[in-house]
Amino acid sequence: MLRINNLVLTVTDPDTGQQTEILHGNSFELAQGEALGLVGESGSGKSMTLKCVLGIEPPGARVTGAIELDGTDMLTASGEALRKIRANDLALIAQNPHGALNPVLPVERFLIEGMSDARSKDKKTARVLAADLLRQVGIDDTERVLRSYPHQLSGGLLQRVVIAGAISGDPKLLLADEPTTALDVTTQAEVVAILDEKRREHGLSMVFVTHDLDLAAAVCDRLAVMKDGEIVEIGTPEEIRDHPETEYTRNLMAARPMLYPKGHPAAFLSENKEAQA
Ligand SMILES: Nc1ncnc2c1ncn2[C@@H]1O[C@H](COP(=O)(O)OP(=O)(O)OP(=O)(O)O)[C@@H](O)[C@H]1O
Repeated sequence: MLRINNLVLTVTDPDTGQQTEILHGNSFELAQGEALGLVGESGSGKSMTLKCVLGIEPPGARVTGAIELDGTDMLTASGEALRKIRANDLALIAQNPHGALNPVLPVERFLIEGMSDARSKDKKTARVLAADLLRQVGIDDTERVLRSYPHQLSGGLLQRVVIAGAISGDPKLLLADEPTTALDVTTQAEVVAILDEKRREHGLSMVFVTHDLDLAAAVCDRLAVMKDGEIVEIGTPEEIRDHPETEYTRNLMAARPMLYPKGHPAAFLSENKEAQA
């Protein structure tokens, strides 16, 4: 459903006019319902890849190659076609959930406006649907949360709201950019589990950007390892874990900042390491 072919991103320094190539001709494909993790060190080009898919690369940047979503090349599509794809088919879950919601509107408005099937409903029905959405992401005190403004909710709760909103719009592709990095480990585990469960339930494809190899392995079918703007290997978490092809990937695995405790959704690699030890 998503096909990226020979993606090159070049940015131009507005002061000096100097051009720098940031992504060096990357290609990958994503099947319907599949989750691909983009993993790599800081600055390796993970977020820029997502930005290219979203069409929000830095001003003055040049993108070449192809980014096809269900056969439509987003690099050559008309403005109207692109607007529709971005509004209907793509949903972004970013690191900071506060950025996704309007700070002066209650959560209720965010959810109702994003719902594909609630816009035509009366206010009461739309509210019932919004409450139902919240229950789907494990939020029980729906009345309080619907009435709350974003600043009144914790990051973890708000990220659940963002996930609920993303799912409700019935997108084809979820783009998750370090969605749990700002959360503490326990909350992170809960939010990752909800994201994983909802994505599978709705059969959505996902590109999951993270520097955390364990986390990516926990929620993705395949991992693409990025280094200095290039994808250096792609494989299933098991393939990457058991047969890393590059020294860089081996170092990434060795340098993981923390090992997750048993039972944490991201304990996949750690548990195996324990088992191998
Ligand atoms: N607005 C920008 N203009 C020019 N270059 C940029 C811009 N933003 C990022 N870069 C450069 O693009 C490269 C890739 O950055 P990117 O943000 O995609 O990395 P990343 O892998 O997502 O890292 P992180 O995990 O730190 O977010 C880096 O060398 C970075 O310096």
